[in-house]
Amino acid sequence: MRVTRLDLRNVRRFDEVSIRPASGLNVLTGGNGAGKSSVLEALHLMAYGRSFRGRVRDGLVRSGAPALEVFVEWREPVTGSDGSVVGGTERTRRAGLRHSGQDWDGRLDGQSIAQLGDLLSALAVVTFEPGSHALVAGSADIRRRYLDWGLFHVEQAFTPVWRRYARALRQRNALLKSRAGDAQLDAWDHELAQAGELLSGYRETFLARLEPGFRALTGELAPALGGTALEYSPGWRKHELPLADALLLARDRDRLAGFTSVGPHRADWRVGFASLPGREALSRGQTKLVALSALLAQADHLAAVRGCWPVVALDDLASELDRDHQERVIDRLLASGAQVWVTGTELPPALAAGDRGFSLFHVEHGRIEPR
Ligand SMILES: Nc1ncnc2c1ncn2[C@@H]1O[C@H](COP(=O)(O)OP(=O)(O)OP(=O)(O)O)[C@@H](O)[C@H]1O
Repeated sequence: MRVTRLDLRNVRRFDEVSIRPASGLNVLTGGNGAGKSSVLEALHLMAYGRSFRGRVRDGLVRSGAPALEVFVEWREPVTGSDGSVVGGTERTRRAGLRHSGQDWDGRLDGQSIAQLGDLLSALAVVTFEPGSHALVAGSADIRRRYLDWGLFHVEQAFTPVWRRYARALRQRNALLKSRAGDAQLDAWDHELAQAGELLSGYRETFLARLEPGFRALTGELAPALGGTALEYSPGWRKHELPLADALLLARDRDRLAGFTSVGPHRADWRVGFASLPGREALSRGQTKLVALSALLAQADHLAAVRGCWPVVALDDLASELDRDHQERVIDRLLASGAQVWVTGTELPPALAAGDRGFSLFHVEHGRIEPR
């Protein structure tokens, strides 16, 4: 996927700007607070429905404006019904989103959309930014979201199962809070267990598919860590009992607590290291490299399944990675054919020297100028 045009209106400090990126490497430079990250946030918004720095209502809308607007146009290969790329042909796609923080209005390829998910499944963006270390060191919900986002893009049957599970969980929690009787809980336990087993299976298989790529990436970017593995924790003792039994066993405790204590909504995954006891032993830089490896493994997998790379956004790259790692990551991405967006207060050292081609944009005073 290659973005050919990105328009922002009322996004953070921007009144109205438009950028026409190149198909390969795009570098946005500018002083602190110029708005470089905001451009990547707008791109991220179109793929996740939120910024990597929070939800739209957490300050993404320009102060005093009623809503932000983002419009993105991109090229992608034409795929058949089975997802395979059809004879090297490409098509242009367009998506627009107006979001007030409460209400939204979206269009995809000229049509209004009923569900935000329809818009988000169209453009795929993988973002590495200063908060990305949380994928390794942060809370489990960040790691679950990572798996679910990847599955959402590569497995059509996943989203209905995810919705089924979320609905059954809401219902069960409401019944637990109202101290409902066993008969009512039985029905929702059944639904929760069915959807939960499916959901768990999707995630476990997906993580196993990511593992070889992840291991290769950590071997390349952080060889000192030794071999790595991805280990899934389903959210209940899955190797001992089915989810239906785990829910029944937990029922009395859950009634007292007023929420469901077992199931895929409590799942997590972790990285195992051959030469380290665990993630606590990682340096901050190593934590970032492991998180970056997980993000790139996901992008790699998505490219293999969908026939094209997601757009890759690297926010403040030079302050996140040393020069050697910047070079390795950029060279790897350019070799893959991905469109890459990089921001920095200055041209990253890896690009200032060397002969890598890139398009440069300068961000200043609420404007974006090609250089
Ligand atoms: N809701 C808002 N309304 C108006 N201005 C905002 C809003 N939110 C943030 N800003 C301003 O927009 C800019 C956002 O900058 P952004 O984080 O994109 O900058 P940056 O170029 O990435 O900076 P840095 O190099 O410091 O990370 C800042 O100047 C900030 O004060």
